[in-house]
Amino acid sequence: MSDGTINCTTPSCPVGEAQCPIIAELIELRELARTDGLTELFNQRHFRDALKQEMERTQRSHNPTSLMFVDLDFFKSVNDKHGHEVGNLALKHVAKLLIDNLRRLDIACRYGGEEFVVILPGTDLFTGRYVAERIRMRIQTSPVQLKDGTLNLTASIGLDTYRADSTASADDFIASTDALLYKAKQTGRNKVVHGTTNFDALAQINQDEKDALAAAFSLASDAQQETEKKANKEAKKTPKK
Ligand SMILES: Nc1nc2c(ncn2[C@@H]2O[C@H](COP(=O)(O)OP(=O)(O)OP(=O)(O)O)[C@@H](O)[C@H]2O)c(=O)[nH]1
Repeated sequence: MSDGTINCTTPSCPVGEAQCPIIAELIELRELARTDGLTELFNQRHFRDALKQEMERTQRSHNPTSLMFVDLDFFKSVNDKHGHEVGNLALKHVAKLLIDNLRRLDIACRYGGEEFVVILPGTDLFTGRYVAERIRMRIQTSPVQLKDGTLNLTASIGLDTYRADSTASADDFIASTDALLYKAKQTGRNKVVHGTTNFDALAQINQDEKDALAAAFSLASDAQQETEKKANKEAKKTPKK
């Protein structure tokens, strides 16, 4: 079983490989061991294995791997104000947004608590920024539907890219991306902070793609300004004590 496959070839197996209940149970257990029970995303254990695998792939193929840390802002106050059940609902909601807004080959995981990680195979920093900005915007503009209203969420995102010329270990890559998330938290939240731009990456996409990305960034920044304007208006309306 060392290569991950389960064989049931012993003659004593009464039901045969296809319907063996023990095999079915083993497969289910293996699935459970790498899945987060609440959100059904992959868990941290699977994340670490998958990240190492993608970094090895980068070394072989020279295709970069990007990594995003996505952490919900002020989540403690969601639990405090609405209760743990609503907090759980919000976590499931964000997990679904991640799945709905990523490619099938991207690997979305719950890292722990209100923190998610996404591995973006074959993705350079420039494209990673676009994906991260799209995820940030989706979270901001998709409130959780509650019985008695809606709940708005925002997230801070750290983004970094591993390239074939990098000597970082998986732990280094995780630490550098987490540090960028920390910077996003420290500098205002609801934003993407990324590693150093690799301008070579720009050569990998054509002008149409560059224009589409530029338009998406400008849209994101317009939406951000609009939200800030609304928040300022609300703040002005609230009488000072
Ligand atoms: N409902 C729910 N809450 C959780 C779960 N795991 C962690 N939390 C809560 O997430 C909150 C995280 O709080 P903090 O680490 O203070 O972070 P924060 O309030 O999001 O603040 P910033 O990250 O600095 O914006 C805590 O209140 C945890 O109890 C969970 O599985 N379900």
